[in-house]
Amino acid sequence: MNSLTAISAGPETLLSVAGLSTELRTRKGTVHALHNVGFTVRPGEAIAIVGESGCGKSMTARSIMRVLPRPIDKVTSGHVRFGGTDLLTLSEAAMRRIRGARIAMIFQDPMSHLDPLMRIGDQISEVLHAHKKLSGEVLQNAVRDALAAAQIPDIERVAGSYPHQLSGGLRQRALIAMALACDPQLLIADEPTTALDVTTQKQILQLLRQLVTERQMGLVLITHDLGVVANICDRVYVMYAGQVIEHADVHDFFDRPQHPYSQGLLASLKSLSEGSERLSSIPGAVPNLLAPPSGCRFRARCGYAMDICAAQDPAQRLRHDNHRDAACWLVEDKEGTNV
Ligand SMILES: Nc1ncnc2c1ncn2[C@@H]1O[C@H](COP(=O)(O)OP(=O)(O)OP(=O)(O)O)[C@@H](O)[C@H]1O
Repeated sequence: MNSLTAISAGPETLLSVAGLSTELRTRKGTVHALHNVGFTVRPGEAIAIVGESGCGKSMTARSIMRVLPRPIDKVTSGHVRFGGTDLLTLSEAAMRRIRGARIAMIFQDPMSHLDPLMRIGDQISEVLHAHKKLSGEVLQNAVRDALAAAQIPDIERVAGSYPHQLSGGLRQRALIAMALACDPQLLIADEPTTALDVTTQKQILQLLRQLVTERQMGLVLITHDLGVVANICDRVYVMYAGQVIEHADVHDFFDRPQHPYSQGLLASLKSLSEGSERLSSIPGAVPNLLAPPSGCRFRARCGYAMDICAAQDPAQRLRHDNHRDAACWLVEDKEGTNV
């Protein structure tokens, strides 16, 4: 890790990721899925990781949780500090104790993460028994508490139901209840509302924000939907082609995005909300990560590309410990760290 990517992991930091790189060795070659990714999450803070499909959002979550897909081989390097420990150095047994207990995850499709053959109450009991060794009445009360925390209206009915007997919104709440059961310090939510109708989406997002504030939990929200970010997140990290290319406070980001890619993402959001006939989207496609381009990875799609963009990668100088920063040669460097 070079000094520019170092993260100041103060006592207030819950998760600090630095220099995170992940390669997947597949039959087609090595996919450079993540390169030098860094961000921090504090207790009681919701951060968003945004970007188009394929930019590395899910891979970031999977690298942190150490649940990568199974190509031929995979390599992750960097640091993932959580509660004073680098998760990348833990044994698989130690990591299992953290997953689901201290760091929980929820996903877009609850059906593929709930057991179709088990009642919801039994699935939550299983998690609580495995991690907290609860049993008897204490266990039953803890299951009810978890369902209540996810604001499930008819607790007894839902606890006794199988996943297929519930609506999409209730299934997502059941998954949230399971995630909350052990009172995690950090929740990673990967596109948690994408499959839901607009009203249910809003309710689930409000619930997540409330939980972050009330429990002082950290939230990493992964989404391609900037509208979702504006409503519940404190800070935004934009990813492009496996790299973080901008990060900022949510208000600064929406007021004044600095990276041309972020400006393009916001322009598409605006044209959508204004009901424009033509959706403004960024021309071109995300580069193939089997052979990432040299220099700035966005330059082929950028209207402002200059000679330096082909020669040097501006992401190398992005500082995660700055209040805000963008990996773009157009952005003036107030810290004097330009190379
Ligand atoms: N099993 C896999 N084998 C090979 N490459 C993969 C695999 N899974 C993901 N990738 C590659 O890793 C890169 C990052 O993918 P990732 O799933 O993190 O993107 P994403 O931003 O989460 O996209 P989406 O919003 O579509 O989920 C992409 O180039 C993708 O093609």
